[in-house]
Amino acid sequence: GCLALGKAPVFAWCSGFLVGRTACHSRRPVPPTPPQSPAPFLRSSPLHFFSGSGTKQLPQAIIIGVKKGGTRALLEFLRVHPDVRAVGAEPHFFDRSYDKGLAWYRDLMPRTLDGQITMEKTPSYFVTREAPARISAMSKDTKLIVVVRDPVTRAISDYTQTLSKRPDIPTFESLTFKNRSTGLIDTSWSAIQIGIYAKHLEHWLRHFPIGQMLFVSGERLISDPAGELGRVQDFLGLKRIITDKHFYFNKTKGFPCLKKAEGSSKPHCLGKTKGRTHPEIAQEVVQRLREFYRPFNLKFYQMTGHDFGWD
Ligand SMILES: Nc1ncnc2c1ncn2[C@@H]1O[C@H](COP(=O)(O)OS(=O)(=O)O)[C@@H](OP(=O)(O)O)[C@H]1O
Repeated sequence: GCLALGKAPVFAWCSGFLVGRTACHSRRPVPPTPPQSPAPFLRSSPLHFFSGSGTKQLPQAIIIGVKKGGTRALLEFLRVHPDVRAVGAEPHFFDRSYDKGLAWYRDLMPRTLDGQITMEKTPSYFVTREAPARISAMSKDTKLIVVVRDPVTRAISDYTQTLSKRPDIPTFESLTFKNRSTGLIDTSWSAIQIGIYAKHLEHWLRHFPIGQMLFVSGERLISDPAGELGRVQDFLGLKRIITDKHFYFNKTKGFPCLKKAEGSSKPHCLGKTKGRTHPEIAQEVVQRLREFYRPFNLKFYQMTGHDFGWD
């Protein structure tokens, strides 16, 4: 993912100054983060005033998946909202760094003022067995967002990403099948496994009510970003500030882009690693995969009460 940094807290300093620290509610006690200690040359300069406003909070909402679903686009679009502050890089706390503890995790977060929501995205959480219990232990009120995409194109997208890093890997077809002639699919291949959404969701539903999860259509995030962002803002209890006026369709990129990026006045599309050209996959292989996913997709539609239209 990209390493964009958090918002400059410039717009918010006055309310932070007046309101003071945000209360930390319904969470396990974590020692408070001490105010930022500015570099010596900044002390007593006007910049000092700006640099330390707000406090770091554990995230109230997390984009937990899915890998290649459109998670970066969703987070970049949400950051346009003045009441959303997000970590740029993927923290991977609940899968890779859990032993570092919640204080470490919170220290990664940007400073926020009262009423602002702290967010992060790490798409691998959705398929991490320990993640639901761990996030629930942080706060059972955490709102969870999952960007889902047709599992077949998701698998091809995943493969395309690996291929871009390691051009010598076997073909998509040969990785898909355990046995090409019987058409037996290798469900242990992560590119296939991740797309069995219903199975992964079952684990989350042991720890969270379905109403605390929002499922965003990766396809609609491309065809109607403002519509999906409307649902997300409602879910997060935010005023609908991000609307169709914020987007334009960039024909060269082939994707919706922001007219103005967060903290800038210039148009902004996602980088080259988002929207890669996929290799051509034989139709029979795609068909076999569609068949494979169909029952899991139908189960997923049933569980979420939402037909994503992949079948
Ligand atoms: N607006 C916009 N611009 C560019 N790309 C967009 C956009 N909206 C969604 N997408 C789709 O996002 C896919 C990458 O998903 P993620 O960001 O979740 O990938 S990752 O898991 O963080 O690597 C990426 O997948 P690929 O097309 O396979 O590269 C895109 O299809």
